[in-house]
Amino acid sequence: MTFQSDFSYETRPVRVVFRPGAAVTATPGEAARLGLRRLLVVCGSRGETVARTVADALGDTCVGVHDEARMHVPVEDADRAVAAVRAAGADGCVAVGGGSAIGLGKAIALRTGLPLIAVPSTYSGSEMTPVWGLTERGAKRTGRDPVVQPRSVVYDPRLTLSLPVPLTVTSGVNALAHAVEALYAPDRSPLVTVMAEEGVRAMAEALPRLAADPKDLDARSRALYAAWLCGSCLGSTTMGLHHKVCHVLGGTFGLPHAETHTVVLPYVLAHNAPAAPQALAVLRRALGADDPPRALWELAGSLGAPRSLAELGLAEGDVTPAADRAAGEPYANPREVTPQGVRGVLRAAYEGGPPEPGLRTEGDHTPA
Ligand SMILES: NC(=O)c1ccc[n+]([C@@H]2O[C@H](COP(=O)([O-])OP(=O)(O)OC[C@H]3O[C@@H](n4cnc5c(N)ncnc54)[C@H](O)[C@@H]3O)[C@@H](O)[C@H]2O)c1
Ligand SMILES: O=C(O)CCC(=O)CC(=O)O
Repeated sequence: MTFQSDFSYETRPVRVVFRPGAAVTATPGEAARLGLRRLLVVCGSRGETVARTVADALGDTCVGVHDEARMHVPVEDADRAVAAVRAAGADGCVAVGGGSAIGLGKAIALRTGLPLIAVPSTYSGSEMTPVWGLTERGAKRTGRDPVVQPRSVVYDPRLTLSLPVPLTVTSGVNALAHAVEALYAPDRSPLVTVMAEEGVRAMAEALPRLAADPKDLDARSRALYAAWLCGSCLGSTTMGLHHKVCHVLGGTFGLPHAETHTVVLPYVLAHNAPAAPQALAVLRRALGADDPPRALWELAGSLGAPRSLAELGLAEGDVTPAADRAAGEPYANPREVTPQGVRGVLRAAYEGGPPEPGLRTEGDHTPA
């Protein structure tokens, strides 16, 4: 494979602590390192019990628990969270939970500049990125700002033991999607390629073990390690067609985040494959499969994940509007983004059959 000899790579300051039990044993120390004395703990309503355990460990340095995180960070939720931070006189936040809790912590950081500590409980990878997302009037906006990148990330595999198998699988594929798109991103680099390959290999190995035994702490550790790597890939590169499609389906059509990633990924990869041979070569090695889109489709489906957008509740009549919306904004992708091309991808994802190599579409002249 040709060496990529033209790239730039930026290292952002983030401290990572990885240890079973670290949510309780390491978070207070991370806060102290950052000189924080008045922390607001942010979580979702279903993650409140775990978040309270972390809050208790923080003792007097915790000034409150805000449990209103929801998927895609509606802008009014961000407004309320910022008001809570100001009312409490907080000097920083600790987000405990999945991508939604971390997303709300990032929204606070974006508005206030306050430092964030992340204690992730899913495989979203958000903790390793400077990417924020906010949803307003049915549209999800995303952006990058170093201020939202958590300053410290506390990985505690024990926190993920309670993650139900369906979310384990779909969240794991959300992480895989970060690595897949990083492999063909215009700003990828050799280091990103190494992280993506290792992340895909580790996650693809861990997910079947977790479906068989969700309490396997070693497999939980491996999956969280993979999420770290895949999140780092997302943090260092520009997102392509896959992420854009998922943001439209989540932000405008209300589809669940990780499940949508799981359904869509094989079809976008099949579509982009002819224009991304190097990425495909890495994925073949990492997955040990000749046909990576098909292998991803089989992996998720064999572990019980949903296979079609129809199953996720997308109305058939929304396929074309969603595709046209996703195609309507310019963004980086190895293959030219056209309304016909995206409609072909979404039609296939709506139906949920095996992804066809190259996923050719009407009026499309890319060699398959
Ligand atoms: N900015 C980024 O870099 C980035 C990256 C990936 C995802 N995201 C965002 O993250 C959000 C999705 O995050 P998510 O997929 O982690 O879902 P989530 O945070 O919404 O969690 C999903 C559900 O699982 C529950 N849960 C979380 N951890 C659990 C655990 N260990 N045990 C039992 N239940 C648990 C939550 O309470 C929630 O009900 C979306 O808004 C997405 O846009 C952002
Ligand atoms: O924080 C967000 O909502 C935007 C980034 C994101 O969601 C990455 C993903 O699609 O997994």
